[in-house]
Amino acid sequence: MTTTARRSRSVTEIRDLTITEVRLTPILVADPPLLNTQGVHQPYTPRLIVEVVTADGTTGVGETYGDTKYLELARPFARKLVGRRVSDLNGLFVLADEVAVDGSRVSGQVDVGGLRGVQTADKLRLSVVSGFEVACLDALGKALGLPVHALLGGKVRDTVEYSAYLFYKWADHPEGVVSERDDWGAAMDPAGVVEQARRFKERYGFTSFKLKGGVFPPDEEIAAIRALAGAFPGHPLRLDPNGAWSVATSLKVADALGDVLEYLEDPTLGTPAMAEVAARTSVPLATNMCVTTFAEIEEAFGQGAVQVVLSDHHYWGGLRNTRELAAICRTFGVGVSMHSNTHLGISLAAMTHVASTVPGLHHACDSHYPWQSEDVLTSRLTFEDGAVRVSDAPGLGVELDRDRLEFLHRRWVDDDGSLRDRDDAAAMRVAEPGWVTPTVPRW
Ligand SMILES: O=C([O-])C(=O)C[C@H](O)[C@@H](O)C(=O)[O-]
Ligand SMILES: [Mg+2]
Repeated sequence: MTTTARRSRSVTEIRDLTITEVRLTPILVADPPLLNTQGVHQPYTPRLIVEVVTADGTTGVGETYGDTKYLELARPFARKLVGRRVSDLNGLFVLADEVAVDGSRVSGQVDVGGLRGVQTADKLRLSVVSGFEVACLDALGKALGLPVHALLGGKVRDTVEYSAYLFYKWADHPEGVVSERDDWGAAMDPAGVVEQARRFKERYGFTSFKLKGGVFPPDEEIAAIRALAGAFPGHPLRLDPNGAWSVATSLKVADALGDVLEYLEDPTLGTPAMAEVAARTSVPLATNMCVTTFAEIEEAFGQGAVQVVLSDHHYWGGLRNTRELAAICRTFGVGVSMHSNTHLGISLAAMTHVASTVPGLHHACDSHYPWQSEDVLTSRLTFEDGAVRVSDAPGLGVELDRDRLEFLHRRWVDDDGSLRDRDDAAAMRVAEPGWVTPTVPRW
């Protein structure tokens, strides 16, 4: 027997990858007052940290949304996982189907409030599964001595490029609201947006910029993008109003900014309206709202409604599903990049691993990470020249900081329930008591 054969036999013999324990830790992490068309980010946002522990003592970590409806699903799912092997990744989806979703939690409609597209029971399940899939991959990688990207077939690039995620922003959360201070200052006009972009570039080296729009009337946001184009000539620019505009307004913005936009992201809501815009402009349209499930692909691609799909391993059901999505996009000549909600380093590591394995990733990925001053890792991931280096360490290549996890969990425990479900409109009402979630199209 060769040495290699002896070594690999001994790995399977020694390693017992049966899951013996699953730990779920909901946390609240600090979030700055970032504005979007719904309102403003709350001072703390919920996330769920998932740990799977195997019989041989290996621990894998994952991260997903931490709102109550996700927790309610994650708990029974975690119980079902015990006794299975971390390598049984396909089985996760079978298992997920066995976990009932409370029908009142999903509408089946495009969920404007959530900024994340349609809300279905399946999508809710997939968002939960994603945290467990990443934790299983992390454990499997650690047990085998392989990085997660190797478990996905291997990286095709050594670094993954990210874009600066610019937001209109207040300097602080409203007076009287308990929050952590940040040093970004306010950005409420074109000059403020350019200044924010400058700092993103200085601190992280980002060279492409995305502005979260749908906050001010379109003319003001056009002016902000023009100001960015003036300050950073030749840099890819994107504008994303989360579906806040009518078809006519979308076309007007596309016309005004066509020469400087890399793409326009979800200018209007729903596939038919996106298709109408796409048919009448040459500006590429990207989405993380009208194509967020496999079921939505056929209609959107058939109608030519989108040219770039912004994948998100959280709501597509994990890293392997993200690769399947990328393969479908490739088949239809549709570009692929990555969407991001507020997330921590575990998810950034997961995003980076999967992105490193996707051929033809032509656009820098989104990431909220620079906005997160808090993390659950012993050492934060870093951006160099706007990119994250792909780790070759076993698993995700990250280490949980138990004290930080406990601290952020304590904040969740101590919360009276008002911050456990993200609600940007509620946060806005603190400053503007009459605020209601705007109906769309808003402009
Ligand atoms: O469309 C997007 O890119 C997002 O929905 C990302 C985030 O949800 C962003 O809008 C936010 O957090 O305000
Ligand atoms: Mg978007």
